[in-house]
Amino acid sequence: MTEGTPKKLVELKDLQLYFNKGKSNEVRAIDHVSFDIYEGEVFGLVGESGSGKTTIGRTILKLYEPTAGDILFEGKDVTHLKGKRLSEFRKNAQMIFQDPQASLNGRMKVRDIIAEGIDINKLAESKADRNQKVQQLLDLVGLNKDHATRYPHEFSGGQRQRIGIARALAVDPKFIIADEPISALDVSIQAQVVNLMKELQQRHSLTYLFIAHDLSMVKYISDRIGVMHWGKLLEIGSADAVYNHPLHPYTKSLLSAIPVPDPEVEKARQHVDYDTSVETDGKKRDMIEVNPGHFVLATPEEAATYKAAQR
Ligand SMILES: Nc1ncnc2c1ncn2[C@@H]1O[C@H](COP(=O)(O)OP(=O)(O)OP(=O)(O)O)[C@@H](O)[C@H]1O
Repeated sequence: MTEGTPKKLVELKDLQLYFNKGKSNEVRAIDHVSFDIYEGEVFGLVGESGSGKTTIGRTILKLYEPTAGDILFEGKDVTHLKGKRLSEFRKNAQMIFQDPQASLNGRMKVRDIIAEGIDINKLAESKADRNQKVQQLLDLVGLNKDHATRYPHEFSGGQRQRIGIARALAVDPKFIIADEPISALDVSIQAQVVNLMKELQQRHSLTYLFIAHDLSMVKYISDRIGVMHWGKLLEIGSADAVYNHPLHPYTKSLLSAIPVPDPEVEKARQHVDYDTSVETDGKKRDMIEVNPGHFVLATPEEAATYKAAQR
């Protein structure tokens, strides 16, 4: 993260997204969520499947219209952008998807997949310029120029994700939402892709929203972490604070589920059960700053108890 006073790049203000609002099958996928993402940081968003992480990413990118609340990008309200302004915003905010197999058009050559954003935004002056830009992008993500004329199926999962990263970078964005970018990959190559993403983030002063359910990888790449459950943000803090000194019982439960590579420690590992009553008893809860920069969704009494129990 850059030195000095951090500047907010993305701000979510009391965001709500309810699917099938008012119907019997209503889902509160985003339920009054507020947080900021600072310029140059990696913000990790974790939580089990169905907690609302993807919906947050898609709502920021304006793929869903929020039910209520505001989204600011570089201080400007982008909640209801349309037309040309929306296209400009989408150039600055790109997405890397979970499954590179599904997100790359199998009938297109790698060159054309990567150049899609270049073409839409008319960023190349000529065909030669377009080809050169594609080659630079391939080089940037550790692929070579011969790959430009091949098709996605000719690549391994890790290489395909590199193509996805090159495609996102092609329009020179400021902000990238990476939605579970490594969970479809072999464990042996997950670290390579995360390392590449980290290196690119630093080299190009990018800001990431890194979505995952695996807290261990998120801890490694993130500056700060937000923990989600049932559409609510339960805890937010530095990666170190959330990982090593968690406050919310849900975060503790999530952490206790991470396998430890040491067989002795793994044998002794105890799973912490989560009592959901701290979300369902109808009490009013707010985000309370328990330690500087470390917030938890709690009543004042719970916040005091969580603080006392902190390791
Ligand atoms: N298009 C939709 N219509 C109705 N409900 C939806 C839709 N998309 C998501 N949901 C519901 O919204 C909730 C949040 O889903 P979301 O995909 O955001 O969670 P997630 O944390 O990203 O999960 P995963 O890790 O499985 O992707 C879930 O209950 C899901 O079933």
